Amino acid sequence: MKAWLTTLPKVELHLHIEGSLEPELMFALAARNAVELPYASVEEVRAAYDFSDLQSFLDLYYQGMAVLRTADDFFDLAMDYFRRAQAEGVVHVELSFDPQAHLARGIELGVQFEGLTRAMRQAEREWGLSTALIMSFLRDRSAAEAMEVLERASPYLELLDAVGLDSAEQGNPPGKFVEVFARARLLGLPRVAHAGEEGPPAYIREALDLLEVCRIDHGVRCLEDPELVARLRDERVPLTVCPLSNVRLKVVERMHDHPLPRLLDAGLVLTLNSDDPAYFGGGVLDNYLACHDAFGWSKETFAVLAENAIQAAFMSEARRKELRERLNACR
Ligand code: HPA
Ligand SMILES: [Zn+2]
Repeated sequence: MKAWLTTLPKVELHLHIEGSLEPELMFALAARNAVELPYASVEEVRAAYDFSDLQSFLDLYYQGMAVLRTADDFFDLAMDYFRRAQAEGVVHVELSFDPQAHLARGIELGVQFEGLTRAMRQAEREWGLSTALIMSFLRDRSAAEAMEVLERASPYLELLDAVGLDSAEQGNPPGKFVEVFARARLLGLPRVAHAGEEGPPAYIREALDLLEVCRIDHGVRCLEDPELVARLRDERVPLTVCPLSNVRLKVVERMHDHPLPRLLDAGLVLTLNSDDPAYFGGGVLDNYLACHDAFGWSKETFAVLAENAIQAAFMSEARRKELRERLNACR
C-alpha cells in the first residue's frame, strides 16, 4: 500500500510553509543569520515538540520562524519542502504563509514574496510541481492590521491565489475579519479560513456566511452540528483535514479516535493534508499512511480523497485534467 500511496498523485491544500521548517534547516539558517536559538541541538528542538494544544504549538512555531530573514532563506525553506513533497508523490502544493509574523520582525513583504515565488518557479521547472500561494492573516491580531497588510500587498496581488485565516482560533471568530475578506473579494481573491479546528461549529458557519470562503481548513468540529454537516455536504464545501496535526495538537486523542471515518460517512468533500509537517510528524504521505493504519481504507477511498483535492485546488483546468488522468491511471 505504501508504494501505491506514494505513486498516487497527491495534491496538498493545507500547508503552512513556515511549519515545514525542519530543525536541521533551522540551525543552518540561525548560523547564517547569527540568530540565537534556545536549543543546543537538533534533538533538543525535536524533543521540545510536545504540544498540549494549538497555542503551545504556535509559541514554538513563531519562535522557530525567527531564523527567516532574507529572500534566500524563504527560498531555501520552500525548496527544502518542495523537494521532500515531490519525492513522496505530491504533484501540487498550495502553500500558505503568515506575512504579519515576518513584518513584525522587520522582514518586508517584498522579501517574503521574492523568496517564496522564486522557489515556486524553480520547483515547477525542476520537478513539474505546480503550486499556489495563499496569504494568511493572523486572527489573534487586529482586523485593522490585516487590512493594512492586504493594502501593502497590492503590488504582489498577481502572485497570490487566495487569502486565508489562521493562528489562535478560540475567541477570534471569522466575523472579526468580515471587512478584510470583503476587500479581498473585491480585489478578486478567493478566500479560505481555518475554522472548527479548536473553535466551535459556529465559526465554520461564519467563515461560509461572512467571509464567503470556498474551502474550510480543518472543519472537523462540524460534526457537533448536524445541520451544518448537511449544508457542507449539499454545498460540497471541501474540508482540508490534517489528521496528524489533530493528534499532535490534541484536537483528538489518538488517530483511532479521529472523526475522519464519520466525516466520510456523512458524505463530505474531504482532503488529507500535512498542516505543519516539521512539527506534526510527517508530510502528506505520512498522513495518508496514518489513515491507512488507523482505518484500513481501500485504494478507492484514497483515490476519492486525492480526486477531491484536485477538484478543490487553485489550478488551471488543463492541469486539473492532466492530474485527473494521472489519478485515474492509478485506479
Ligand atoms: O494548525 C494551525 N492552526 C492554526 N494556525 C496555524 N498556523 C500554523 N499552523 C496552524
Ligand atoms: Zn493550518
